[in-house]
Amino acid sequence: MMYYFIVNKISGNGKGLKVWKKVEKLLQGKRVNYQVRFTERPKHAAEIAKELSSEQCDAVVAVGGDGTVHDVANGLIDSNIPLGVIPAGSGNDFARALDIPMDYKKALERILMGKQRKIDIGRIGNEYCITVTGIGFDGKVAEVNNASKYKSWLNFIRLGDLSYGLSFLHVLLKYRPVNIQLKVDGKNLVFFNVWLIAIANIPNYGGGIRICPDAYYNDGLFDICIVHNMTKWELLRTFPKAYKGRHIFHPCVTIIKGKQVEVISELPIIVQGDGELLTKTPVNVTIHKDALLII
Ligand SMILES: Nc1ncnc2c1ncn2[C@@H]1O[C@H](COP(=O)(O)OP(=O)(O)OP(=O)(O)O)[C@@H](O)[C@H]1O
Repeated sequence: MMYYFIVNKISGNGKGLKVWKKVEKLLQGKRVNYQVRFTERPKHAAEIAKELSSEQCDAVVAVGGDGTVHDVANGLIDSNIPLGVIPAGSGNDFARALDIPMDYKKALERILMGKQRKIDIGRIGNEYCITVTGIGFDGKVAEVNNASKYKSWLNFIRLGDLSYGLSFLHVLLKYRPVNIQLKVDGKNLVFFNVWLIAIANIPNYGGGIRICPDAYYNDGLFDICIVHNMTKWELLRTFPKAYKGRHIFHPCVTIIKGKQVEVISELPIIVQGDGELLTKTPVNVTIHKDALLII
């Protein structure tokens, strides 16, 4: 067996490198065959993974957060090489949803056991998304959060989960809801004053916000959450409930399921996937069943 590790040293504000050093010791102790590459820029992990073939390695392991897993997954599509994850980001929503241990030792043990499962992924244009595609308010929050100074500071004092919440409040002050036309599996729907649309393959994003509590990674469907017609005050009151998925009982929250979602808005609005800024509306998001192997 040959394991190929792709490490984002700066994920989780430097956790990537720390975790990798410990993982490398374990690998050497266990005499596991491995190679390692470090990412040098955004999307570099996808370039590295794309060059690999199944003759060269039996599994690729991403050491980092959701952004790193996103990049590696995009490089592995169509390759048949399984993807392992050792969480080292700030949010680690993908690992949470797939019950991948947060502890590097346990995560590695599980990878070395070699049990594989297939998961669905979302496709937006030429890019694949493994967790949640967010349109509107949360895209803006991702933008502000990625650029924020407090993200690294909060990570440093081990309160990384709070960072998303702070960015949320920051955007809340300025954001204007928009009218949206949705086409879900060919059916037309219109929503007014939409704050956000989350198209989810797994329940959580933003570091544990259970935006679509019933989303499941291999049911061949997206769960789509639309937050519409809510006042700012109501949104603020409802937000904390989303950490437990209890926002879905609010009358201004609609959840639907579907395989293909088209989103059209009056003005172009921002779209994020796996916490990375992807594009602006209009977008077409489709589910690809069992398209990725996870080890
Ligand atoms: N050497 C590098 N320099 C700058 N950015 C990099 C480098 N390598 C990878 N990246 C980018 O860093 C970003 C953040 O990585 P990642 O999402 O894994 O960590 P995180 O943001 O701490 O965790 P999470 O997404 O789970 O909250 C990704 O967009 C990735 O493409």
